[in-house]
Amino acid sequence: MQKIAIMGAMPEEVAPILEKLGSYKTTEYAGNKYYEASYKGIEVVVAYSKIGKVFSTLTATTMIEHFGCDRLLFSGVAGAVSPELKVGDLVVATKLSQHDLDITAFGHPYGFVPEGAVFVEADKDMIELSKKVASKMGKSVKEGIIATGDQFVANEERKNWILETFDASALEMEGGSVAVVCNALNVPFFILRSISDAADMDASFSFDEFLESSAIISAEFVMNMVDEI
Ligand SMILES: CCCCCCN(CO)Cc1c[nH]c2c(N)ncnc12
Repeated sequence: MQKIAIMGAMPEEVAPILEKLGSYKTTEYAGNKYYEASYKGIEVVVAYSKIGKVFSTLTATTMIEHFGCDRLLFSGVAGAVSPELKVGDLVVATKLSQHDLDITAFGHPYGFVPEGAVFVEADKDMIELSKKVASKMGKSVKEGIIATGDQFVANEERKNWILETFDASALEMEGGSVAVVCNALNVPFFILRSISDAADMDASFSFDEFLESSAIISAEFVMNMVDEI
């Protein structure tokens, strides 16, 4: 019996999903709220982790280990790294890295620690499925690398360094840790982000302005993915 985790980092990112579900059971666990529902005959668990790699690690692990989810989809917003991406554009993660993980003093590459890997690859089947959903919706979706770090990036210099170092299309603060959790627990995962800003000096203003609308764009797409799974 499959059970799908639908995750975000912020209330605004899961609100459109909860609205679509209508009714759900709320469980408080480990400092977070988990919303369970049956959606078109599929068991789903929805939660927002709170911001950053630690909170998202806790929530992803809880959804899998405590609630028994066997698949995880993430919906949220991100800063654009690729210059072609504009506010509202969708990015599907092909693989994810942690741009602030740094033991380069020992000669290791950025984002690497022993017995780890710079990149964690997302589930190929769900990436394929996203192409079908995108064409059904008449939307173009960019597949690309997402770089994750515990910082809201609001300057060109850091953004360009992330582009050069990880060849990232977008950046955010949870996907890379969710990827490590799902990979370690052998749970297929799909990470979708809608652009809210350009990770430049205007990022915080753009984020405030477009969080809600971009979160809705991402949530609509993720729910269409769930319909097809
Ligand atoms: C109140 C502050 C909320 C910040 C949360 C931002 N999320 C984190 O996942 C996505 C995101 C959108 N734009 C970003 C940026 N420029 N840098 C990092 N992360 C992001």
